[in-house]
Amino acid sequence: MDIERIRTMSIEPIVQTYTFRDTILYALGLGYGADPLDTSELPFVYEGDLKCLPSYANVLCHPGFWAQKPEFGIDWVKILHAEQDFHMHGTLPPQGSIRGEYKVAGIEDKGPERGALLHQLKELYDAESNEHLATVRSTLFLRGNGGEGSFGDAMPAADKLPEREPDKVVEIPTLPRQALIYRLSGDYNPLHADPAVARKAGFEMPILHGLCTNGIATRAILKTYCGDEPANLTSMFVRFSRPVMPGETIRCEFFEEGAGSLRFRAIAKERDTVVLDRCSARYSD
Ligand SMILES: CCCCCCC[C@@H](O)CC(=O)SCCNC(=O)CCNC(=O)[C@H](O)C(C)(C)COP(=O)(O)OP(=O)(O)OC[C@H]1O[C@@H](n2cnc3c(N)ncnc32)[C@H](O)[C@@H]1OP(=O)(O)O
Repeated sequence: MDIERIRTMSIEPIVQTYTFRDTILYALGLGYGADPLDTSELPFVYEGDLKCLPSYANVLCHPGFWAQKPEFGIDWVKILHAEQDFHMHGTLPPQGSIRGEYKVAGIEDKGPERGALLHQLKELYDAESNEHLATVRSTLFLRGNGGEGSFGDAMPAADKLPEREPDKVVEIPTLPRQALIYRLSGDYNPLHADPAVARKAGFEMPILHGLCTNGIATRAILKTYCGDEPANLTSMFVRFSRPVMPGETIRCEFFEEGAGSLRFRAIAKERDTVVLDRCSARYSD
């Protein structure tokens, strides 16, 4: 890959205007609203008194799949989402205009056999008031670009989880068509829709978007620890440790650390495989 081109790349701030339809589509992509009699989920899928999930910060104002452009020399089919972290400074409105300032913070080589981590940083502001709403860090695993060099800042490695039984467990099913709904919120990577691309990437079928699994974990935290109030979830980190297949059940296991601090992991129940690991969140209730 062209490390120097990636290091010096400059992306203009992006203003994204979203309406209640986008906010609802994002929530539907996370499986909200499955039970028509469960009114607790209605505020996320019905425009009466609509609430925007804090994890929508992960999605808003993303510059798109620039890594597909040939001049960067990235083997884009082999890219996997590796880590995601948001810190909220304010609350996302149910609709509005947000300005995002995005940059590649660094590349961390893991060697020719393993690949490289590409670290991204995004700051979100209300486009009108300029209020700083969120800081979002994320990492992509470039499985096809190891041994080609490093630069800049890495995300600090997250600690392992405590070795004990979880305090709470929440299971959320996904649908076989979950990725096809989720992608309409903006991540059109064919890895999640086209079986031929998925096979080239080494998978038997299209896999679920990392940010869909992340949003499902957000759902579980909001319901279990935040009274379904988005403003109460102030930060969240996940590591995507293994892919999720659409249709699997996500089992979230929570370890309470007191004072609004949580560690957690998620397991694809049918395969008993840890798909989110070393995760953490902070909340108020
Ligand atoms: C530009 C804009 C582009 C937009 C792109 C959009 C992208 C999205 O569409 C793509 C997606 O959503 S992909 C779906 C979600 N992600 C996944 O399913 C990935 C799941 N993870 C894996 O499979 C493995 O972790 C895997 C394969 C990633 C690595 O696992 P292993 O090969 O077992 O790793 P291992 O050899 O054990 O470790 C190598 C070193 O890397 C570190 N590491 C491992 N997993 C990591 C992860 N997920 N995040 C960060 N670091 C990770 C290890 O600690 C190790 O480091 P060290 O050598 O320092 O010990």
